[in-house]
Amino acid sequence: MRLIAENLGGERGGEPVFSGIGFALEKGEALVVTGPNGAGKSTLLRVIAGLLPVAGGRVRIEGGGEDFPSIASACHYLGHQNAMKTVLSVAENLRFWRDFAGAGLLSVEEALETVGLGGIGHLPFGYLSTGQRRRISIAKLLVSQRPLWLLDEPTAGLDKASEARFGGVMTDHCRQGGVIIAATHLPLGLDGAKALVMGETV
Ligand SMILES: Nc1ncnc2c1ncn2[C@@H]1O[C@H](COP(=O)(O)OP(=O)(O)OP(=O)(O)O)[C@@H](O)[C@H]1O
Repeated sequence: MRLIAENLGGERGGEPVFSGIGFALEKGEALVVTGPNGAGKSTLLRVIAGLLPVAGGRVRIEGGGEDFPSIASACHYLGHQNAMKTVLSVAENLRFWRDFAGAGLLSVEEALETVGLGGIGHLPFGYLSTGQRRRISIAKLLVSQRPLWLLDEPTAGLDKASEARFGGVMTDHCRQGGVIIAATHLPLGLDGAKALVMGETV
């Protein structure tokens, strides 16, 4: 699987936010997107995910086979919001996402253990702290079978130990042939990742 962006442009409210973005990511590669507030990092992720229209150029997936013929079928977008129902339990939320996105390598229980939150599957999602909510969203990636992770500030609100644990989770995903694009203001511990600095391209 390969993700290719050529001369990609994005806009917000009819105004250009970025243009001329190009990259090619092979299986197992990661791209870390940085830049000042308002540079267009979130907009870029949403354009790639198909949540916002492409304003110029194109972005596409190649070699995804029958399982992942399009970016929409291959990607898991983790935005600023956690996309969980607060009144459902943690496990119910994760089961929903596993059923929606196709079952990944880990069960709900294994994913909770991986993010260091085994044993809280029965709690309503709304009871959790900010950092715990983010860690459950990371567990959501693990119960889903989606090779392309689009991550918007994935470690916001995480403590140091959780940050380091997530670095390992992302490294494992790449080793298994996954592709990651992550927008961040914080170091992610993704050794060997490609870099894209936004804010100088419009
Ligand atoms: N719905 C919208 N309508 C109009 N303009 C918007 C909208 N959403 C975002 N923008 C503008 O688009 C620009 C890019 O925003 P974006 O959220 O992509 O930046 P960012 O690089 O992710 O910033 P941050 O680091 O603060 O998260 C900003 O100038 C923002 O004000």
